[in-house]
Amino acid sequence: QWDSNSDNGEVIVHLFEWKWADIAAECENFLGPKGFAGVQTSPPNEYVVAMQDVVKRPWWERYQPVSYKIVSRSGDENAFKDMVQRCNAVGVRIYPDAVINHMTGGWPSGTPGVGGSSFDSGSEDYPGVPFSGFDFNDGNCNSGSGSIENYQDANQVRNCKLSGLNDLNQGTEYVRSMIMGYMNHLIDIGVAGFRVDACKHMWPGDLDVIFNGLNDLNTNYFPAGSRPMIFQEVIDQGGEPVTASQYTGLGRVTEFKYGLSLGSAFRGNNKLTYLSNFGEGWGFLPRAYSLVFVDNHDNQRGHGGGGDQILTFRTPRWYKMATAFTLGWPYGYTRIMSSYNWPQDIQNGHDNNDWIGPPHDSNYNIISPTFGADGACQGDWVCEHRWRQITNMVMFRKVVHGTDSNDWWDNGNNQIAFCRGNKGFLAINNESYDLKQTLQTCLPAGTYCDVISGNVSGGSCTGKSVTVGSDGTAYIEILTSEDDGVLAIHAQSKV
Ligand SMILES: O=C(NCCCOc1c(-c2ccc(O)c(O)c2)oc2cc(O)cc(O)c2c1=O)[C@@H]1CCCN1C(=O)/C=C/c1ccc(O)c(O)c1
Ligand SMILES: [Ca+2]
Repeated sequence: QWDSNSDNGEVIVHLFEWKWADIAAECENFLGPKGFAGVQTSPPNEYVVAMQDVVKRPWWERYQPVSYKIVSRSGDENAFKDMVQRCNAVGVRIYPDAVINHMTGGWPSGTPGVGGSSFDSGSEDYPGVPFSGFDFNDGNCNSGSGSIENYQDANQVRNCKLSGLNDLNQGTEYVRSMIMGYMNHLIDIGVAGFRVDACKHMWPGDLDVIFNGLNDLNTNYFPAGSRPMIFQEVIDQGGEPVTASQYTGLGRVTEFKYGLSLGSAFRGNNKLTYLSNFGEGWGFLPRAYSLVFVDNHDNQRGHGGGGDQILTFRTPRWYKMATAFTLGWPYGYTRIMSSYNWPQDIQNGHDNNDWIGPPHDSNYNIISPTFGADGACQGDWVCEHRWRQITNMVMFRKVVHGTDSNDWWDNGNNQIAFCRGNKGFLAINNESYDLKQTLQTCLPAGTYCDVISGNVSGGSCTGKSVTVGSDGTAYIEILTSEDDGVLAIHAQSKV
């Protein structure tokens, strides 16, 4: 269903490839206090150990299940349980990534699962579940190769192999029962819902049965009768028979058009003034059903949807502006990507290193993030969620929750500003010249700290401050010489 089961704001952070013990600590040390609603985790189930000559332990090995045992490079079931308990205790919900469309692709016999389970991809035998040849879609796929060849054929998209991965038949009682058993096991541990991978490749009718077969949430953490929040990955940029709106009746759906359009605007390929009706007015899903993000684990690598328009941590100034807009703007349930860095090797517009997995030691064990004195992550962990400009906008979104946008202003081009009720005000300058305007901030008179350029600390502002008059207006400056082209003040940044 569509509600997050979290009352700690409305921003989820995708701690991509983080270990369970590190997420537990992050909930207690950072996410709870900073107002994050929840964490999307990497898939907790067992997957293939992908070791080839060049491609070693790629991030996408976690999207080739071998069993539904809770064991992975992020930790075992006990570590997962500990994380769920500790995060729930500080109001931060857990949403695991459920990979239920398929099992592995073709691997040499003897290739192990990360938890030691054996399997045979050729005969579609997965004793760790167990699944056998009867549980796959081969008989239902009408393409020559058995893989999806034509995305214009909705049957192929659902019944054939996605890039060669053995395609489960969710139409049978047995497959449904194994999938529901796995997801109910996680619900009983205490998760608040799921990100469901590759929903585009499963029939809505089958997903409806599966999601309705899920238990209510664990009453140790949630009110009786609470339903798991579902957000479905459906990559829909238009032009295909399978559309996101076919899935909105089952739960929230990822709105891929959002990040694509926003990236294009902030890169200067569209005017920010057009963002005044960003959302349904642009043909996006109704806000009650949409899950929005600037980038995700797949398209930040240049494929999976959005290509070169997508903004990522590699374009930090635009990324912070687009994220500030996203967290300030009332449309959609918002998700922040938290990434790791990898050495890109762009050849002919394609990154040959787009497979590289998380920071690891010589035994391919994932290494834990470490934090500098300023709270930033060190080494190859990027931790966008810890960037002050992003962290503070998470609290902004929590403070303005329940208000709509009002008092939109723009200069006709790339300077915009808007209020959220009488609780918050955001201004953006994406011009090559300064913004110097007296604007309606809708806030009560007083002095407010700009939460982009600094924090509220001991009753004063470490960054810029704004003085709001009795008529709600204030003189707003965003100079091109400043680090960030954004200014944001809200009811709780008043001094
Ligand atoms: O070149 C690749 N894949 C073919 C092009 C991308 O197609 C994939 C899509 C995909 C792409 C575009 C679409 O419009 C679409 O409907 C599906 O979704 C996946 C979902 C999975 O759980 C596992 C996968 O291997 C894929 C996948 O290969 C590389 C090598 C294998 C994994 N992979 C990848 O690139 C892996 C990508 C990947 C993995 C997990 C995801 O959740 C995801 O969205 C993409
Ligand atoms: Ca399928």
